[in-house]
Amino acid sequence: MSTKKPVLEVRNLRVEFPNRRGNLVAVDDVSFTVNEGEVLGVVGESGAGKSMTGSAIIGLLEPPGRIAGGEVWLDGERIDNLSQEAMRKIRGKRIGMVFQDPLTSLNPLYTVGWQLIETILTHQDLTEAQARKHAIDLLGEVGIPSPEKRIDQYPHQFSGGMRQRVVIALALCVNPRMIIADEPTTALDVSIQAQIIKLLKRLCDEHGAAIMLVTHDMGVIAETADRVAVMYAGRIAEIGPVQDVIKKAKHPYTEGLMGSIPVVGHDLERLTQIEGSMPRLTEIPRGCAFNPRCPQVFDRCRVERPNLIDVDRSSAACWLHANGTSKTEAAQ
Ligand SMILES: Nc1ncnc2c1ncn2[C@@H]1O[C@H](COP(=O)(O)OP(=O)(O)OP(=O)(O)O)[C@@H](O)[C@H]1O
Repeated sequence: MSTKKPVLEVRNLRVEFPNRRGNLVAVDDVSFTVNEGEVLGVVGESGAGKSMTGSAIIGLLEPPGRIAGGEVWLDGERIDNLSQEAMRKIRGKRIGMVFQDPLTSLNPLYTVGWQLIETILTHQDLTEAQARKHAIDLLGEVGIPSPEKRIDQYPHQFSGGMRQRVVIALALCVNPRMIIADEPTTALDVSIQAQIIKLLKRLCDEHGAAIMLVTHDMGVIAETADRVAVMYAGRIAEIGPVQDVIKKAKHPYTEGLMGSIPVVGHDLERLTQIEGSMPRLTEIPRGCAFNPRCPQVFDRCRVERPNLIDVDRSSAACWLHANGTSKTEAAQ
């Protein structure tokens, strides 16, 4: 267990989408911490609420989506209630972002060097020559060959994998405390995926940054994460050290996901051995949202929703562990 300082703390986060019939709850009572130098993997099927959790943290929820409850803290400062302008500064400086499509982060009209140097100069008191040197060093650090030449090229002159490396350099150039990476390797070839993931992890270690890695790929989590949060229908079903979760899942949903651990690049959905599919937000069943698919369901699961309960070093929202300590009870 890490004794390092918490960088990101998410407490009881709730994200809603108001609609004519009421509110759809996309993220429901989600809490977790990511410590210095740590990678927290967030995994789950499509629609589980992974991306909405990430977007809420960085203040980029698309309206009408909104944070309807809970708190987000970065290095001990509450950030969920900041103005858009203040959040923009945090995104530029203290939280770096890496998305699935590198082209969403890169401007096709400018050279990668221009984009890196502009970002560096906005946040650091350097001369242009120093910023250029820093940009070249960073491109080298993320594995771009001949960075002193490639710095003057445009994004379209890079391959997909190389572009994602540039985005990582861009995310790191301001020395952020936190990187939020949402499916950063999904669009890439399998062999490139592993390289990018290893790179992210190494840089996180070296720069002392924390990473929240959103993916539907358990293989990526197994290779990269220190801890993993498994999401189901907007809630955390289980959270714990990655090896514990892989070797001895505490939630029947996680157990289903772990039926076979894929290698990097294989889709979780294809390997899932659980019958049925995740309910839509409009059709979340009473009790535990997983109960209609659960092989170990019993009466209580159909009527009462379980909160996270501590089990060994993990926590699971499952009545099978009803003799453990409920997180909610413990907090009271
Ligand atoms: N504009 C919207 N209005 C209503 N519901 C929405 C809207 N955008 C997203 N949602 C819902 O929010 C839920 C969570 O979506 P989210 O994108 O976070 O899932 P995810 O786990 O990241 O899935 P994926 O792996 O497919 O990205 C989904 O059920 C989705 O349908």
